[in-house]
Amino acid sequence: MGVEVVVDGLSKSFGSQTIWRDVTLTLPPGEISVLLGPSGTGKSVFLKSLVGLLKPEEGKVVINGVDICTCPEKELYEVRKLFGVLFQDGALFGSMNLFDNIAFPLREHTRKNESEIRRIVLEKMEMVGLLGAEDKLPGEISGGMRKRAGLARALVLDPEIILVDEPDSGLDPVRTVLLNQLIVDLNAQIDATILIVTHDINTARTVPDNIGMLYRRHLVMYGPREVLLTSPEPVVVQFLNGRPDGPIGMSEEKDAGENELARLNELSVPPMMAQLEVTPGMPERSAVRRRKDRVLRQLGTLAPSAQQEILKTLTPEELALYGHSAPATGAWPQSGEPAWPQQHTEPVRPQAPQPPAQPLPQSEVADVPQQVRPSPHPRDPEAPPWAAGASEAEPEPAESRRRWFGRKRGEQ
Ligand SMILES: Nc1ncnc2c1ncn2[C@@H]1O[C@H](COP(=O)(O)OP(=O)(O)OP(=O)(O)O)[C@@H](O)[C@H]1O
Repeated sequence: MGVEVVVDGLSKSFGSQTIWRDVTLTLPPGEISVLLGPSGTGKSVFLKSLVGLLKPEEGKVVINGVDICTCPEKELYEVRKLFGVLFQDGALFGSMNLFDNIAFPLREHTRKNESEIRRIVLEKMEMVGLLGAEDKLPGEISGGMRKRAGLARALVLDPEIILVDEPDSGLDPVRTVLLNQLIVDLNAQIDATILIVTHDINTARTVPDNIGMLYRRHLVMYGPREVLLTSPEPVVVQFLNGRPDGPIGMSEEKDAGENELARLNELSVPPMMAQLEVTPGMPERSAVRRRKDRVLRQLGTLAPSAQQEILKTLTPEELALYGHSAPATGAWPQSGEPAWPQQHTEPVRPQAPQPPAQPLPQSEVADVPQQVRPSPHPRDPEAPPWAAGASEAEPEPAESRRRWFGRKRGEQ
């Protein structure tokens, strides 16, 4: 499972220019989070601070008990091994073919022999659907393939935390959805903690478990996707809907001031979109179940609209298990039917025979309200293809990922 990243009171400036102040958030282990924000709000600076490439003046970034802002170089070097980073353009070496590009971190940071390196590189290339392109140079392939090559390179050291800087930049909408699907499938396969920086509204609305937004040198909001996607906060509504009307202007100087913000008419919040499911044939995302437990523990602290959306993701059986009643709106499905499968929230599969619920670790039991219990695992191996569209448009990567998984499971 990926590791937790705890950011506490982080502030970063360059000279007299404050980039952001007092940023506090936790990336839960194995979950996918997205960081949004208008251009120049310091999203890339935040990613670089997480991996220790930039040093914030105040605050902490704690990973596996180590504060990477203050720890000695040697410890930072060790913590960095947990990361895989996909830069905007893939950051490939133009003179090296894809195989050598992807092998680079293994040759630099490990003592593996060439046959082991070859096995790992080909495995990762197959995961991202690039098998057969080993000899191509970065200049000979499309932008989408370069991103996938960058992702394969980010994966070779088996990272527990993956940072992705604008996966959508330079890609058409279909390739963007395909790359998003690949990231969701990878998360299902390796359960790494993932943070994506993006401007893409569709990515923000369909990929993450959690969303954060930087604006005017602050983290204006961070939390479960349902919180931001139902928030009436003008800056969040404007950004998530790509609207010209609202507090965000063409440049920071044109952004609305605090007083103006209060006077803006409330922008309407559109219905939530479904979260991307893993491609059929892939394992389920373990993070989904852990997140359910986590979010239901804090349910009472969230806005009512977010609570409603979270409850809609539960099956009747899960509602009973967690001690909640059905959400107020909408018709309740018959027993055995999936609850709320329409476009509002995460699709829920029909119920498979339930294994017994796992007990929570003792350390967690203390802060769990009485009615909250871990969910059963509702994955049905025969489940219908909920998320078909994206993989059909470019079947090869999905197909190769399925084959990769088959082999992992010992199938032919
Ligand atoms: N090494 C640096 N030295 C000085 N200023 C920097 C440095 N890196 C970034 N900045 C400044 O920090 C600010 C935020 O930059 P950053 O690239 O993080 O923004 P962003 O939100 O990722 O923008 P975009 O969405 O356009 O990529 C910018 O004003 C940039 O000029």
